[in-house]
Amino acid sequence: MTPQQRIAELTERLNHYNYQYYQNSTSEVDDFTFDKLLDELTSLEKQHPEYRQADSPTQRVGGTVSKDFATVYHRFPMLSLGNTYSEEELVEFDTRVRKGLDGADVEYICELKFDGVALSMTYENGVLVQGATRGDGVRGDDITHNIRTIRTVPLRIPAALNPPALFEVRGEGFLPLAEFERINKEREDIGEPLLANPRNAASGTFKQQDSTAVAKRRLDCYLYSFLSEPAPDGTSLFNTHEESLVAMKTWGFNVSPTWKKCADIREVMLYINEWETKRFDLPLGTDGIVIKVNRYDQQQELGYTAKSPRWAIAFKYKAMAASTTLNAINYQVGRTGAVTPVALLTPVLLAGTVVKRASLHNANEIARLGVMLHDTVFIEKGGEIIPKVTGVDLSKRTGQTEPITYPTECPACGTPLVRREGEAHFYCTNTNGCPPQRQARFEHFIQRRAMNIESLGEGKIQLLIERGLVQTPADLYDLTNADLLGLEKAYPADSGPEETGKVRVVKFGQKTVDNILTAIDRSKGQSFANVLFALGIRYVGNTTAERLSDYFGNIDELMNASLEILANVPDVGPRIAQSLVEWFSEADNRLYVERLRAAGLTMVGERKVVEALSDTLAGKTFLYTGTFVNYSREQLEAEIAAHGGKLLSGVSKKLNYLIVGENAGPSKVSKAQQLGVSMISEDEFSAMLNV
Ligand SMILES: NC(=O)c1ccc[n+]([C@@H]2O[C@H](COP(=O)([O-])OP(=O)(O)OC[C@H]3O[C@@H](n4cnc5c(N)ncnc54)[C@H](O)[C@@H]3O)[C@@H](O)[C@H]2O)c1
Ligand SMILES: [Zn+2]
Repeated sequence: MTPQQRIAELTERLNHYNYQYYQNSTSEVDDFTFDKLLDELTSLEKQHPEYRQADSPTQRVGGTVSKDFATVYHRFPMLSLGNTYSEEELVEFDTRVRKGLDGADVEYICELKFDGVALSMTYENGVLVQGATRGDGVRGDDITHNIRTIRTVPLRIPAALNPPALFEVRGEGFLPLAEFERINKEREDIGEPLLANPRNAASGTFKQQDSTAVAKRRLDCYLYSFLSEPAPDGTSLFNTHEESLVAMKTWGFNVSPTWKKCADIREVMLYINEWETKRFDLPLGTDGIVIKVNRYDQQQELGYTAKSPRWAIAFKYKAMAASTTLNAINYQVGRTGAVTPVALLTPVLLAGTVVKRASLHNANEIARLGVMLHDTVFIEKGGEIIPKVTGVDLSKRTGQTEPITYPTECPACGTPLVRREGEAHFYCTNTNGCPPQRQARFEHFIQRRAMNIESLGEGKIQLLIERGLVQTPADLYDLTNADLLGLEKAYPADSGPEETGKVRVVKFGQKTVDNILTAIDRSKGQSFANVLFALGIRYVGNTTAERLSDYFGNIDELMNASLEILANVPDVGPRIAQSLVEWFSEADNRLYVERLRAAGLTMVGERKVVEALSDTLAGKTFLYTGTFVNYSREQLEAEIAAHGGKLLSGVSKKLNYLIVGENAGPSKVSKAQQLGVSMISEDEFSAMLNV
């Protein structure tokens, strides 16, 4: 292949990866591979500048704007960062910087490189007026309504703190790891495909049209940059990046406390070493360090390339990898019957923890990796908590390896596995008789958001099932004190899904039994939506259960609804409708519902007759104080309710917004200030309804 052809090929390929990454929030290759290809293109273009294409990814920021959102122009371009994986190149960067400054001393600020989505937020007179994505660096998508759902982004900065009249801050919007795991656990529970990693999940979330859905995922944002026009006399508010970080913090922005000022590149190296494994203790994924020249005048002197500042660079850590032996595969059966292969490994140290298991996803992944039993495999820890198998060390393959034969029958109950059209997983269809499915159905049923009987934990359920006291969750309602009192069993170490290394004793003393029986009895007061969720119908999560309850108002109308009617319910598409129809068409399931009804569970809900105007405010809580120009108090309350918001009776941590009018109550305002509750004017409230 000629250099010209290779340049053309790399340009096309990298532009395609960029498109997938920024527009579709998916990664077809890992970042390291992407960066190597980009490096290759950069050096080829250097040797043959005449072949460089007009749309070369070396010259432009990777993203674009999308037609689903209004386009906004950035006051200051939003650039990318040069990056490196090697310490030598970092030293070269330092040399370049000092040369560019005629040998002056340079202080650096080191920050973690947060793995999420770049966001820009503009404030006018202390009020958040615009939030945007980076887009192509010049223009981005206006996602103000989505950014407003981030609780740690202040909607207004109190005037007492004296923010400049007009300024912009930038930061990384991200999905905290715990939130990512929570969402995936929920998705697994109801049989939705899992989100691939926190970065792509955050990117996909910010691109959603419906900010109610966005609000349900608790996104967060770390701020790392401040921009404003210089004053007429040419002076700027701050002299250093450090000063701006401190000021943003005092204005109420979320600035990660992990940054550090370094006197020279040697101190930068120490910072890099310090965070190599410590970063895994942070609440979010990070993929490196960003090193920035501290002084603004020096930044200005160094300037920018078309794509990135010359005064900053990203040092990226290679993904933490280790190699070890794959000893066996454990096939786990989930609540929906999906079979997931888990690699059992010879324990190995990776990023500070001992790893014994790694995820293999599904049969396709095993085939793609070409992995065999007893192979030496590479495992990696990326932005997720559970490491994954990423490849096979073929140089270590011996005559001992054996092909992996994916089971054709359920490892737990022997039922033949099936794979449905378009699905990656194999399923055990013995929904009611398969032990792990049964156990998982109980665990789903007792969840706080279902029947809320959490005093009955995993181990206790296992014992009740083993002793034949319960077969289905409906049997819980027949349990008596005599059935439970004194039950006891010691389980050997490592018998559960978690390897605690401890012997687990499950014991039903009188107090435990009292708690359980009380919780079971109290569960009869859970709402119809909770009951619907507890049934464990595939794809019917909490929100869907609430929509169904609002729409049908009772179990009988729901059970007898046709596919067409179901598919028309707000937020219920054809796939969920199909799943509901299938579930209710099974005699066992109808019997199960009848037993729950007989036990006294709530089978009617409050049908929402009045059509809500929108759900723009769903998940948000409000309180108002003072008087208003455009609303009476009653009108304000009606607006909040009609758009799905909730009115609280006092200022507390649960309050999201205090609407402040004329003659506002000083105690409410100061309490809101103390608790960091956002305060908005009636105009800002009106603006929230019109997004
Ligand atoms: N795997 C793929 O298919 C694929 C495709 C495209 C891009 N990528 C990855 O994305 C990178 C290019 O993306 P990029 O142009 O956004 O560059 P980048 O992500 O390497 O660096 C710039 C970005 O870093 C972020 N950042 C995080 N913490 C920061 C901090 N403390 N200070 C300043 N910025 C911070 C900002 O969002 C900023 O826009 C590539 O190097 C590649 O690894 C991967
Ligand atoms: Zn089974």
